[in-house]
Amino acid sequence: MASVKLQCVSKWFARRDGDSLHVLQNVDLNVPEKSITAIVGASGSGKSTLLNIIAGLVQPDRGCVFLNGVKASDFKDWGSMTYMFQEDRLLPWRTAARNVAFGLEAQGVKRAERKERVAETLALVGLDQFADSYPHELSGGMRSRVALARSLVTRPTMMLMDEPFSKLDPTIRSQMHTEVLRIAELMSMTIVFVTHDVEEAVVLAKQIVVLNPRPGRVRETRTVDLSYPRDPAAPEVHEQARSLRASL
Ligand SMILES: Nc1ncnc2c1ncn2[C@@H]1O[C@H](COP(=O)(O)OP(=O)(O)OP(=O)(O)O)[C@@H](O)[C@H]1O
Repeated sequence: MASVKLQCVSKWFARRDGDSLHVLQNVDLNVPEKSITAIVGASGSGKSTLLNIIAGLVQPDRGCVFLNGVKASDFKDWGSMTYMFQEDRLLPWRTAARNVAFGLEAQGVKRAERKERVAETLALVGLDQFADSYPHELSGGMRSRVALARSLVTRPTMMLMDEPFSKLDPTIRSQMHTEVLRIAELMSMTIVFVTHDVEEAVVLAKQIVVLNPRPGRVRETRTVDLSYPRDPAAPEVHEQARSLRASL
């Protein structure tokens, strides 16, 4: 199980001129387990900060964060959460398999088990033939799959993603959407992701949270009641995207 609840979360960042920047104001968020939530909003509206607060990387100044119903300060199971960044952050001197193994090494998982889990996870993302390739030998889409495998190898129940596919071309991005949906279903994962791409939000998310900027506030939380898989070219997806764009 993996759920997130934010109650009345506010955040200020100190500025160099001594002032403070009000980044988030009274943000409420409710992410049910096994659901996919997109956070959208103008640049600077605090989307990444919100994700970092969920991940425990940034502390809110006001309000509460609950993970699986437990207050974040008492939450112990951080290993059940994974974070995918905008850049793939692969280590160039490690093969795909050894990049994927990184988190398991950090957890002290024994070599034989590591090998098995890495092979399983590379197969899950369709890269079993490329275990021994180095990042520079892989295409952008393949690198993105390695990054996804690295996130999945620890068998997380919650995945946070900060524009992870924004650097990919539209065809590959669309393939990654299909992969993420398939794997989220297979692994019963809860996903919260940040995106600038309205179509991406509509194709992937069950719930879309729109932030207003300066300070970031929840302008609207909408539910996308379309069955999966969602065809980006379908009229109902276009309509949802159009209406979301208008709200932004
Ligand atoms: N560690 C920090 N210290 C000071 N200011 C910060 C820090 N992190 C973010 N900010 C500021 O907080 C505001 C919100 O940043 P954030 O990255 O959360 O927005 P965003 O909506 O994700 O933006 P973008 O869409 O451009 O990535 C910005 O004005 C940013 O400069």
